[in-house]
Amino acid sequence: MTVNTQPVTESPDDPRAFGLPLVDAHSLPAELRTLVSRVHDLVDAVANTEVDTDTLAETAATVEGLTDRLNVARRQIGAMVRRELGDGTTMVGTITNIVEGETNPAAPQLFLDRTDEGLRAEVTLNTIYQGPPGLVHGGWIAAMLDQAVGSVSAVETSPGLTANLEIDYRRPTPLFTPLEITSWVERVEGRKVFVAGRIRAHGQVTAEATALMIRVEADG
Ligand SMILES: CCCCCCCCCCCCCCCC(=O)SCCNC(=O)CCNC(=O)[C@H](O)C(C)(C)COP(=O)(O)OP(=O)(O)OC[C@H]1O[C@@H](n2cnc3c(N)ncnc32)[C@H](O)[C@@H]1OP(=O)(O)O
Repeated sequence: MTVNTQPVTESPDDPRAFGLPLVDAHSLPAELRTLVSRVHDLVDAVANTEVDTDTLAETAATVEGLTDRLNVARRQIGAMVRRELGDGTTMVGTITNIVEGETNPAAPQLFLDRTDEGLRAEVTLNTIYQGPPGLVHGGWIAAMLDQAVGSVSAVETSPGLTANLEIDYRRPTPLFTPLEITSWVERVEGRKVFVAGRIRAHGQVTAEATALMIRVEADG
């Protein structure tokens, strides 16, 4: 499935303009959120377990059965979710987004919220996101910053795609440590939105990003 970067209606902020289904975050069942959280914990357990082979085989069979049970009804690829931010405005994203998707057990649930400067989130990562020992994977750092700058561009202007992303890794980014992620718009030139973001641990900058987002709306 591909998404046409040219919207088909005059409302490019609404994913339905791109033919994508949209649900409100608050309408997702609590049971689904609980399942996502349990499976997130399961992924961490699988990644780190040293149980015996009988237990491994038994668990694999159980999980296979559960997977078959869930696959009888699947969402459309590209399904979007709309979530309300602290200031009452809304933000949309794909519901399975790897960084913040509500239904994605692999996502660390990075919930960005609005500040006077742009967006901000706090997240603590476990070994699922490990690169070097005890540290966050560099590609994952880029993914989180891409999300943060993409979202701030979407919220402050309109949705777009990342054309260019540059990361400076200033210090190692630790696991099991609250990370503060911030992003803001630096300037807008027609469809081009120049954005920046930062990750801090213990108040110290560990990574910085600058990026160019291209808005996918028809007007410039
Ligand atoms: C469909 C959405 C539905 C609703 C959705 C809502 C989602 C809301 C949440 C968002 C949060 C997502 C956060 C994760 C963000 C990703 O993960 S996005 C995924 C990764 N990015 C991609 O896959 C993009 C791939 N690239 C492309 O599709 C195309 O290159 C682009 C970016 C759409 C631009 O193509 P284009 O529209 O044909 O634009 P083009 O005329 O080439 O360039 C426009 C201008 O930008 C400049 N430019 C283009 N590329 C570059 C570059 N790499 N370096 C410097 N300048 C450049 C050009 O020189 C040109 O400048 P001017 O001549 O106007 O001065």
